[in-house]
Amino acid sequence: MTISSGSPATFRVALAQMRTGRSVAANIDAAAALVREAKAAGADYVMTPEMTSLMEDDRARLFDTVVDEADDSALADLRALARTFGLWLHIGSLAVKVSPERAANRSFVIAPTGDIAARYDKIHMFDVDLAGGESYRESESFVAGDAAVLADLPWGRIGLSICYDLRFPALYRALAEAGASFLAVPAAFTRQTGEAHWHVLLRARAIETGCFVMAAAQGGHHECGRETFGHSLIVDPWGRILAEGGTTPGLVIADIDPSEVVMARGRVPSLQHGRRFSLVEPAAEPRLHVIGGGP
Ligand SMILES: O=C(O)CNC(=O)[C@H](CS)NC(=O)CCC(=O)C(=O)O
Repeated sequence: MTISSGSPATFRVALAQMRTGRSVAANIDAAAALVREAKAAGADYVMTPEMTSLMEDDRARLFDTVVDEADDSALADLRALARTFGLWLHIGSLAVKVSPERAANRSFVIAPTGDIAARYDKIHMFDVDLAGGESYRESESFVAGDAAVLADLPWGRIGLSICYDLRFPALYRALAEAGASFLAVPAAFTRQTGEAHWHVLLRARAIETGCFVMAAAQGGHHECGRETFGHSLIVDPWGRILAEGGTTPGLVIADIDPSEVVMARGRVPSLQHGRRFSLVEPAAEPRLHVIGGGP
């Protein structure tokens, strides 16, 4: 939970907000243009949203396009991009075929050498029925991951997550307890849930963990018919919004000072105050319910 001494003091984060469509080539071109622009703006670390290379709700069309990781030319292109521009490139996710019937929703942290420093498979599947008949069954096409993953950046440790994972705070608590100073939440939030929950959930995760939270988003009306919320967000460990996007593609940039992690946790050390407790279930006869494990 400490920032290793000798780390460069600050670094510049650029979130690449996208509106991914049905053409992988066009989507990778769009990502490449944003990475080029981020480099020109002095970015050290660039994050793209969930489903960077393809946004496809039709299962048959999805499986006509997805390939094994080893055969994915989009991933090869993105690795080359990180190397060419000499920056950390965090791909929010790609759909990676892992069986004839299923894909993984997989993040890649790519080092400036082009090497893959970390992979993370989205753990929580978005199987929900929203108002107005909007419905998702992510688990019909994707297999859930079962491992929480961290990566070491030159500025500190980053904990990985994707989109719907944001609703499961125990994951972020575990990542922070494992030494994360930064939490990544690349996303494709729906417009209706984003309007209601996006900012408050991201700010809560930052406040609870004393981490910077960085969330590159999909935004707008996509070719597949879906509408996403946008509003890519960078939040500091005190819960303040440092930079925010709208609904159109483009960069959201902020300078990150890792020492603010130490400061925020110094003021409110809730990460160290987590306490085990027993659960007292309601008794048959009404009485006072006491929740907590004593002093
Ligand atoms: O299916 C794909 O192509 C890519 N995956 C997604 O877009 C996923 C699953 S449908 N979306 C979310 O997790 C949104 C979560 C959300 O909006 C919320 O938690 O409110």
